[in-house]
Amino acid sequence: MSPTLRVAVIGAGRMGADHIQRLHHRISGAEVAAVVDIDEARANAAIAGIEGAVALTDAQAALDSPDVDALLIATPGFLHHDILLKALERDIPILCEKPLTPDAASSWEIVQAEAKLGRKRIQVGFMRRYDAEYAQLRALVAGGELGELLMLHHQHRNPDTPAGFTNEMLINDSVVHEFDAIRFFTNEEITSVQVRLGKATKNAPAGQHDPQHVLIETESGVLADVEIYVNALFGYEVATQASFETGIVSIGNDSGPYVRTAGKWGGNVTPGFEERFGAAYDTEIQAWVDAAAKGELGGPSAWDGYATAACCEAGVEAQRTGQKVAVKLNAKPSLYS
Ligand SMILES: NC(=O)c1ccc[n+]([C@@H]2O[C@H](COP(=O)([O-])OP(=O)(O)OC[C@H]3O[C@@H](n4cnc5c(N)ncnc54)[C@H](O)[C@@H]3O)[C@@H](O)[C@H]2O)c1
Ligand SMILES: O[C@H]1[C@H](O)[C@@H](O)[C@H](O)[C@@H](O)[C@H]1O
Repeated sequence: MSPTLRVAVIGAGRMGADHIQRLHHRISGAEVAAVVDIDEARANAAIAGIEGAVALTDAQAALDSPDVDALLIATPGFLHHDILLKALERDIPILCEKPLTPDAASSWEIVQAEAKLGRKRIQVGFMRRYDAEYAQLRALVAGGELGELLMLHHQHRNPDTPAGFTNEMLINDSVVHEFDAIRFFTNEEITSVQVRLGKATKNAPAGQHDPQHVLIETESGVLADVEIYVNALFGYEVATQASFETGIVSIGNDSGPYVRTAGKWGGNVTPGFEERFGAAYDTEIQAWVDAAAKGELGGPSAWDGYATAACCEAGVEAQRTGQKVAVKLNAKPSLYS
């Protein structure tokens, strides 16, 4: 491997394009070697101004290239499984955007393939773990200075959804972050998921019931609830309030400048995840590049991707049946202990 990590980015859509700019301008120790997109014009546009980068339309060409020594996967989730297996065969570092895969069985195949390889090659794009406030809340839970953590209340609000965003994707694409955050804060697995469908907005596309209320339990009995509301129109908001025995902790509240002018007071609402988590994405990708240079990845693992996929599967069943659904996990391979 050359001293500079030569990264192929697969998928140059909203997230991939953002990561390409990040790798090119802000991340040290890495460069964009190739961009792959089935949309050739998009791949070409994404490499504009990046000297030495090539635009490709087939992920296999990047995997076969001797000029590529790492992969950043930012295609839609249902395409991750096949690319991941091929990249594991090449035994190169991989940053895979969430979800690892959209269901537990296919995620488990990835875990098994990596466990067979015997070293961690996959980091999953759960960037919130790299947000300063998320890390602080986890440290408060672990430190115990506020007593035991009892409950978590999560709000996950998006302004709108892209075309093709299904009812299941409220769970698989959005609540998947909350499943990971709850596992991260508590350092426990999630044991059950229930979804309640109440009054719905008329502003959601056909087929989506929005918002939804997701109720979650962890191994020690911490209760968490998530309001997932993906056509909230007003802006982007991802926040958590944690109830401890001796205190309440809130993270993720907009804290920009508070302005009074022209007879009004207030501030700006965060427009989207790029602004809300921009610094976390930078830290996430830099941590991945630094770890890749040392040989073994840390960060959210394929096991975390699998465990959250199992939560999503329970969540989608709960969405359909209205029942509380147990989360079933296979035994954790020693690679992840
Ligand atoms: N971590 C986060 O906060 C975050 C935010 C947004 C998206 N994501 C994840 O990133 C991934 C991409 O999401 P997005 O919003 O950028 O989607 P997008 O639809 O904007 O982009 C996907 C891109 O993949 C390309 N593509 C499709 N099939 C391909 C193939 N076979 N080979 C190569 N390219 C192909 C499309 O042409 C498109 O350019 C998803 O897994 C999504 O869940 C994560
Ligand atoms: O793909 C996006 C992304 O993962 C965002 O971080 C999340 O807030 C959105 O709900 C989801 O649709």
